[in-house]
Amino acid sequence: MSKRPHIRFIVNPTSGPKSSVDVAARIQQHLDHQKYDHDIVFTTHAGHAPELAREAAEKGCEVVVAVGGDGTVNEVARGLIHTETALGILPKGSGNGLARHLQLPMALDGALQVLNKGHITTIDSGNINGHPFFTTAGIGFDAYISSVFAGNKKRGLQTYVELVMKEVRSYTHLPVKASINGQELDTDCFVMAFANAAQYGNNAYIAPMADIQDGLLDVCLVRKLDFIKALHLSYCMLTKQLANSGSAEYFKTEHVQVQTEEAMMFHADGEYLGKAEAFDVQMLPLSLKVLVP
Ligand SMILES: Nc1ncnc2c1ncn2[C@@H]1O[C@H](COP(=O)(O)OP(=O)(O)OP(=O)(O)O)[C@@H](O)[C@H]1O
Repeated sequence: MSKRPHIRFIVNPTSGPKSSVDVAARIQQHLDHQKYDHDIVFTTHAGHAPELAREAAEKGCEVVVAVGGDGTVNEVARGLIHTETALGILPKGSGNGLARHLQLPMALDGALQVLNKGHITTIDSGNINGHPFFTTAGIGFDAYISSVFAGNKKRGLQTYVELVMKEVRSYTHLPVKASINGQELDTDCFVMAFANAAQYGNNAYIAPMADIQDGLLDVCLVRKLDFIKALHLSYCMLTKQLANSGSAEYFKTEHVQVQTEEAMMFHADGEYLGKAEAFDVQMLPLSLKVLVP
């Protein structure tokens, strides 16, 4: 490698509505080549990006950029936890929760300018049953929606809201026992979300006051709701008012344990991960370097 800092771009060619955009041409045109050397690699399969990111970090690469949605960001960031290599993001998904939380431009050209002119800071990451997450994880209805969304070719906020409204009527609430800061909760659960960032993506704010550098998870518990309350909850999420709506309870903590009678679905950063009866959710404070405006 030359003396210039090196950026590796990891592109998920399958992600998001902008999958036809010629990312390599945009990088060629807008990256500051006086400042950086770079290489571009394309993932060939799910689970490829952590390997490509780790390899770059081991070679001393300064920045590894995830070009994709939150699933790709998750995979790249996983390979960079506790290394000196910073994560950059060129948002190309439909939700882009971490990019939005970090106030990155959604346009590729603007996001490339952040690489040219931005600075490096350090953020927390979370872990649910051994799976890292950077934006949110959750059990219950949000995980159920992730599982349905995964098999759906259509993307975007409208598809998401339509899916939520269709599925909420038939969703069965399950009882959970949770231990948070020594407090024991025994309740029906519609959603228990573990937020590192404030939003799921698409500016849907599940934990509006979440601070990504405070070393704490914001746990958002929605106990039980019917269709009308679900409509209200969706509206409050999109207007950043969920915390004042009375529909959700919040806890700040470093560690949560949850037990369920029946196996419940869970997700990390919107990727459906299957079912479990016990969940161990932890924060890894200031564990990831990121490039921000
Ligand atoms: N080359 C590839 N072929 C198929 N799947 C891939 C490939 N590279 C990465 N993936 C998988 O694609 C998944 C989805 O990626 P990502 O979230 O970035 O895109 P998206 O689903 O279109 O965006 P969004 O979640 O914002 O709608 C990732 O979890 C990753 O495992």
